[in-house]
Amino acid sequence: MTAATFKQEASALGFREGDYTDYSSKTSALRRFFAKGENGGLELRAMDGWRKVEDERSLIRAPHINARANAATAAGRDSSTAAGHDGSPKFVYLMAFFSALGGFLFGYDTGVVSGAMLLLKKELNLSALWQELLVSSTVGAAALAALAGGFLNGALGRRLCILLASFIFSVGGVILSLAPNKEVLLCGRLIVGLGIGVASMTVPVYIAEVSPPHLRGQLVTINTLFITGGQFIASVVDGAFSYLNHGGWRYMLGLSAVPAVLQFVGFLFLPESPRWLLQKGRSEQARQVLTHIRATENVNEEYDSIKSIIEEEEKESGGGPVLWRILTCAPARRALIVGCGLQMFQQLSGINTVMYYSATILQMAGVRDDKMAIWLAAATAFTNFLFTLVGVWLVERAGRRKLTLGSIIGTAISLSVLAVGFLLSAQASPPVTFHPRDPSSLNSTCTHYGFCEYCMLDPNCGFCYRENGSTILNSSCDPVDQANTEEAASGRCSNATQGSTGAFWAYNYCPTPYSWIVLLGLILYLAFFAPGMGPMPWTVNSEIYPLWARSTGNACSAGINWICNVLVSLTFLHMAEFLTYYGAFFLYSGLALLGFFFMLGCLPETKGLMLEDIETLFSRRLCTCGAFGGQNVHYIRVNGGECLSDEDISDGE
Ligand SMILES: O[C@H]1[C@H](O)[C@@H](O)[C@H](O)[C@@H](O)[C@H]1O
Repeated sequence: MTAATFKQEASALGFREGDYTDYSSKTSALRRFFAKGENGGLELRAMDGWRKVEDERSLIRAPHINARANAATAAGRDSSTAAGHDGSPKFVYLMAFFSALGGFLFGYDTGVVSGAMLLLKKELNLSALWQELLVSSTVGAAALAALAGGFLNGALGRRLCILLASFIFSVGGVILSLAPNKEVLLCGRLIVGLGIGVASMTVPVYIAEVSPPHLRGQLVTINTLFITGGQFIASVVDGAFSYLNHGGWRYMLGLSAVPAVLQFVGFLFLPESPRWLLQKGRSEQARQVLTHIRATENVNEEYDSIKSIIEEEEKESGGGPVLWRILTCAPARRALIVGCGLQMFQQLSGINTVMYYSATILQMAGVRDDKMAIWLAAATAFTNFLFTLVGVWLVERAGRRKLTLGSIIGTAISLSVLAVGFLLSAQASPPVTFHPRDPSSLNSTCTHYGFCEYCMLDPNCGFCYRENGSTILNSSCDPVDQANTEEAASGRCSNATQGSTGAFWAYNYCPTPYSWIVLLGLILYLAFFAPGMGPMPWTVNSEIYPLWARSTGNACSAGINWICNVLVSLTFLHMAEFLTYYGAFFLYSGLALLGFFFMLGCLPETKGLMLEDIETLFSRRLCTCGAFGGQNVHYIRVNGGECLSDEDISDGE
């Protein structure tokens, strides 16, 4: 195409010269975008990497394009109004609420088990292996179900999948609360894991597909708010029922059936995603749903643009299994890499380790009462929840990219602060000065350690000491009571934390003057992680795939999240043994930094765009996709999303 034809075409589309800039005449592979720049001027952009567009097609779609150009004149509200979404969003909020109950159950069921385990191991006399099984079976089942959820989502639709997940949650909750033995408990935990996996990948997709563009980020982020809310409520329930020595765990585990039934009943009355209906050719139903959820009859523009783009995408995405089509279609492949990368770095930056070990960290910081541990975990979960709320507020203001980048760099720094705190604590580790003559202690490995640091890293030992002001006196390394790590198996610390001997029992930590640095690191970590790296991987994944690839893309990335979750939780204790605590946290910090550079290069801004336009953000080389972020520019698709073979792309990855 020559510059002259380009100008001619632009004027046919209603653009005057001066309205557009940045025309490049590299004609072999052109794709054009109309964009609204920050200064308010319309820009007609030519971009590499796409076949030349067919003139008639763009002309035919000109009125629609102009409407979309107007719709995108500014971020947020304007775009929704111009695109005909001027109805009340109340119904969408209701849909988001009932969907996000799935997030709540995800948080509740993963969070509640630590408190339940304290009671279960005593009541059912569980070995370490069984404890491990009951905790990780759920996460393992979630990983498998998330991967399978892609197929279910495409075949059954989002609504049926959510109904299925809430049904599974309800059944799982009932089984757990009535379980007569550990084998049935394991079945219950596996069933609940299946529910978590399906819900974790379906809910964000459903919310994204029913939301208007200007609210989408916020509504999907509410799902993560519900996850952290579920984790917080779980820790409060754990605290409340921990005083019930018999059967407290039945309430803890069984209570999840309540929100599950609520969600099931709610979803009987909620509609299917209009995008999925359109994809299945149920156009009339799709239009009705859209009219209903936008609370206006004026949905023609939105309906037409979704429909035409879905049709184009369907034609152009080729045949074969969806995963294969994603891998061979450059923009979808890039989206998948970004989506999986986000989920992987979310877990590799250690959120679940930090949450799990928060009670220990707080004990190090001077909170000595072991009975308080469960409430300390609640305080951490609450902080996580509170800062996720900040994310809900920021996501449509700062945008996904800035929020993620700010969050991950802050997370990397806080992990280093945590590591420095652990390092200084290790260096100031008090020596063992008292060697008890108790025969059972003499046989244990604990007597070999000369410093608290080494004693604490051995899971079989704990540190027993007295205090005079800030001076540690009469300290010994004693074997832990395997049934109750809150006390030593024998000796001065064997009865309770602070027995009649006036001695303190430190399991998993050492008394140290640097604990405030560790505490500072923990607070900073949650403040940075929760608004961005907590919710954005879920939010961005719900947006970046074209419809034909959305279920499979989300299934893969959610699967990666769960697999990395298992990996990090299973390896932490071994890592702490080999690398020490500070080594482990420096490693997480390094991984978070790596994540920062990955996102700096690859993560585009998706704020305010229609889902159908987002694929175009991945039209360039992967490491330059991030360049689409940061500028307040909205790209409007002129032609359908061709999926080019790699040879067609002048600037492949
Ligand atoms: O986004 C969530 C959230 O940040 C949770 O606190 C965490 O436990 C999950 O693993 C994560 O996926």
